[in-house]
Amino acid sequence: MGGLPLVQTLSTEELPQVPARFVQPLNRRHPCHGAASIPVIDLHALLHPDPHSSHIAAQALASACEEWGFFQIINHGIPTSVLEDVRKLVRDFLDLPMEEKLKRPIKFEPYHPTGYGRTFDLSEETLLDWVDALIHYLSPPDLKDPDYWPDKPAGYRKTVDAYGIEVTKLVKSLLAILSKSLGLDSSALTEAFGGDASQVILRVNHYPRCQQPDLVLGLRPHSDGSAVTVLLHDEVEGLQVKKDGLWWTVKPLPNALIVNMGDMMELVSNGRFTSMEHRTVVSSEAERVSVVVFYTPAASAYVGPLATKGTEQHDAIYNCIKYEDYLSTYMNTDVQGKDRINSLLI
Ligand SMILES: O=C(O)CCC(=O)C(=O)O
Ligand SMILES: [Fe+2]
Repeated sequence: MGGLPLVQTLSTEELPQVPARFVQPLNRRHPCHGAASIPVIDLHALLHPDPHSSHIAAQALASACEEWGFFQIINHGIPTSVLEDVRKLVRDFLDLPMEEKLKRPIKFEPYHPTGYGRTFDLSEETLLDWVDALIHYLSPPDLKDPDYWPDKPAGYRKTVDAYGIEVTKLVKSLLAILSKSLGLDSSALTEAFGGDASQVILRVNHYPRCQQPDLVLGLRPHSDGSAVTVLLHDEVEGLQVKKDGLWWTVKPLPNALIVNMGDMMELVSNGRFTSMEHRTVVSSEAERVSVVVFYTPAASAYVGPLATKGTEQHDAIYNCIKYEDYLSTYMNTDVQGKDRINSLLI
């Protein structure tokens, strides 16, 4: 951990100056341009029994994945009470004493870091993000080590497990529709990501208040290494998306989930669906918590362009990669925007 306390502790110490390793150089402090009008997608409409209606909705979904790579999903079928329970249990976990939370510190095995603490703390020189994280697997069963899930607060494991199952179902519905948009069988994308061996990972991002919010970032600019990411927010703004070279703030809709395409979707779709660069900013007034589910390929899956139809390029523009290797590079290099997925460009 490089000797520095976690961000929550730094935040309560009311230091006159944030530690130097959190200070972003001036050339990385790009201002935000305004509100992002990311599309709103209605799952009811996508699953409508009338083929004409569902086709129009599917076209809107595909356009959202092409233009923004981000959308907010409404009528997603996950009851509001479940979203509220997850938010509350996560909040209760974060309110536990630090010693309790650190009973399961971040460990780096087998494929993805899991536990509670700081991520991307690769050397004494790397810049740090103003965030503490709780990470654990939701699936597959052999990686979902229940001992690595918080055992407090009571009810956390049961509720978060049920939420993970719901989110996975939602992702699979979206993947079936997007497969067809790519001109493939509805099961093509889930199969490409390894079917039941796909890895589903939960990451709670805790962004405590910061005395000098303009000097730091909650999360540095990055694209996700996942196939699809689903984010449950707490209605506090902070997520920003980069489009046309400018940064835009996402205005979270109450009870909508924010979905984005990860690098693996950009890869399989041969660049048609965009894994958009995003970052988070923090505030001196309100802390912020997001609960993120990454639906990612199986560690053993070889992922490469499946479909070139509908893309500008008729030949594959990316190399194929074993997902385990992608993840290992992703976790062990200092993230800079989209550099990892771009490194697969042929
Ligand atoms: O907290 C957020 O709004 C974004 C989180 C995120 O980008 C991530 O965990 O990869
Ligand atoms: Fe992200």
